[in-house]
Amino acid sequence: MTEPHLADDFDPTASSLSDQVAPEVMAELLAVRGSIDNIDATLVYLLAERFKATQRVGYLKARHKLPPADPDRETAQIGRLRRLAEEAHLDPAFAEKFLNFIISEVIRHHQAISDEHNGGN
Ligand SMILES: C=C(O[C@@H]1C=C(C(=O)O)C=C[C@H]1O)C(=O)O
Repeated sequence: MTEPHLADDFDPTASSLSDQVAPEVMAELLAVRGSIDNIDATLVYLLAERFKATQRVGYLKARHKLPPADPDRETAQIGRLRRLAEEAHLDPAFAEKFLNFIISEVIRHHQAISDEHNGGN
């Protein structure tokens, strides 16, 4: 099966560096970028799954009139991800910033779901 619509207008060779780089360097760059493309696609799918799960949490909280944020859960999860990041040689400060960015968006969604269901919370 061919990949539908997904990357129809994506040019994996797009680069502002083409006229500054020797062909063999460009070939290596494009090979590594192939991996980056796969990783980025995976990130999108992973984030989509995570937001699907957090949306379920949002409806559950709204139904039971619970607040959108759970600070103790956030602290536990951030600590865990910082430790995982260290093990994986990823900057833990970056891991924390990234998770906080996602969590703040989730809380915004939960507040919106709550407003929709209960007229605010
Ligand atoms: C998803 C939840 O809601 C919020 C978002 C969290 C997250 O995205 O990890 C964690 C805690 C909550 O502040 C939850 O309570 O589990």
